[in-house]
Amino acid sequence: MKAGLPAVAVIGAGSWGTALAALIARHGHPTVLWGRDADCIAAIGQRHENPRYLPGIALPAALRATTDLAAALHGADLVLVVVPSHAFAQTLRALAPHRPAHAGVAWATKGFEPGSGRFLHEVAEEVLGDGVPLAVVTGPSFAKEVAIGLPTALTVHGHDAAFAQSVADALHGPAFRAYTGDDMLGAELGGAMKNVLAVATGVADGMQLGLNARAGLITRGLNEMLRLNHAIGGKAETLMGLAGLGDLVLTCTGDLSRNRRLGLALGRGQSIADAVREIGQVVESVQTADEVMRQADKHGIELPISSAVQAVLHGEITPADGLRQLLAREQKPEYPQNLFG
Ligand SMILES: NC(=O)C1=CN([C@@H]2O[C@H](COP(=O)(O)OP(=O)(O)OC[C@H]3O[C@@H](n4cnc5c(N)ncnc54)[C@H](OP(=O)(O)O)[C@@H]3O)[C@@H](O)[C@H]2O)C=CC1
Ligand SMILES: O=C(CO)COP(=O)(O)O
Repeated sequence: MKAGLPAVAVIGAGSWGTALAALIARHGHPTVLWGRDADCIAAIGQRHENPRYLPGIALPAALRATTDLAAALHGADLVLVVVPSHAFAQTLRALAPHRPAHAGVAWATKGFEPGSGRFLHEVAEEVLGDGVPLAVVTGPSFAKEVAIGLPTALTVHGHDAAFAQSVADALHGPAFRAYTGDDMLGAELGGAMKNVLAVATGVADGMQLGLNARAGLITRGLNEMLRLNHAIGGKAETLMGLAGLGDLVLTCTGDLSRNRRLGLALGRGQSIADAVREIGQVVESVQTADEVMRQADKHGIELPISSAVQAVLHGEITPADGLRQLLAREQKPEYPQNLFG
């Protein structure tokens, strides 16, 4: 531990929370990881390993772990929430009474609030109230690669520049580049939408449609991200950077992606229930597809690939029907007006 570095509480001990906590602890910050699974937390404390989510990967001995939320937050200067999107609001409500008054709250969760479609920064503003510095951590980053120290770049967006910088400082290190930005809308949209589009490329690869189809889906998927982002008021450069294109490419092509693996399984004819059970970790697209289409409908934006993924995930059409639908669309200019429409 290095004297004077901010103390960090990481809330959520799945694969990503554990990897980020290990990264920050290796950088010398006093770091506590909170999780709800007592066996897992005991293993992290005693064997320095998360056997459920990152088996076989050595965690730093300095990383502390607890199931006691109040204890995890005691003395924290910075809180990093890394639970799935469906648990985001309830986790913020649980931690709010224990948050030290000066501690800002960042999250590395990707998705929307299921059911309402609210952006996570909207949920955080409502639950935590005004005046709490907030930031979102996002970008192309498989937990396993970060946990074993492979080079990674991601981005931290927040309206409070000093807080976003302090989060980036905690993450930045010899094998980890953390950039900053001020576009929470665009950053959250990119991280959520790429999960839906990864299902599409997974389905195509599962159906053995070839590399041309994959590249076409990634490019037209980026176009869907840019159009919806423009409508909600996000910045185009955010989606052309790590939070958009970077994460889209990673998740659409890397077999470590759970969302891509769901698509692969569906493309090979497996049922959604079996595929999700086999993956055994959070697969955000299952809920995010509905929330992306809710946003698209609200803003009157057509998103053919995301819409087909939603219909496949609901079992309304087969992957083959989805392919037929996309290929039967009318021929048109690649950009009818500009990059966004
Ligand atoms: N894994 C990755 O590479 C990356 C993940 N992310 C994002 O990070 C978020 C977390 O994903 P990830 O860590 O991968 O997921 P995992 O499936 O690896 O772990 C999920 C974690 O969340 C916990 N959890 C589930 N439900 C609740 C709840 N209701 N209250 C409290 N904790 C809960 C689980 O606890 P338990 O074991 O007790 O069920 C587990 O610790 C997601 O939004 C994901 O998109 C972002 C970038 C990279
Ligand atoms: O967000 C991720 C990589 O940036 C992880 O993707 P999956 O959730 O699809 O595994």
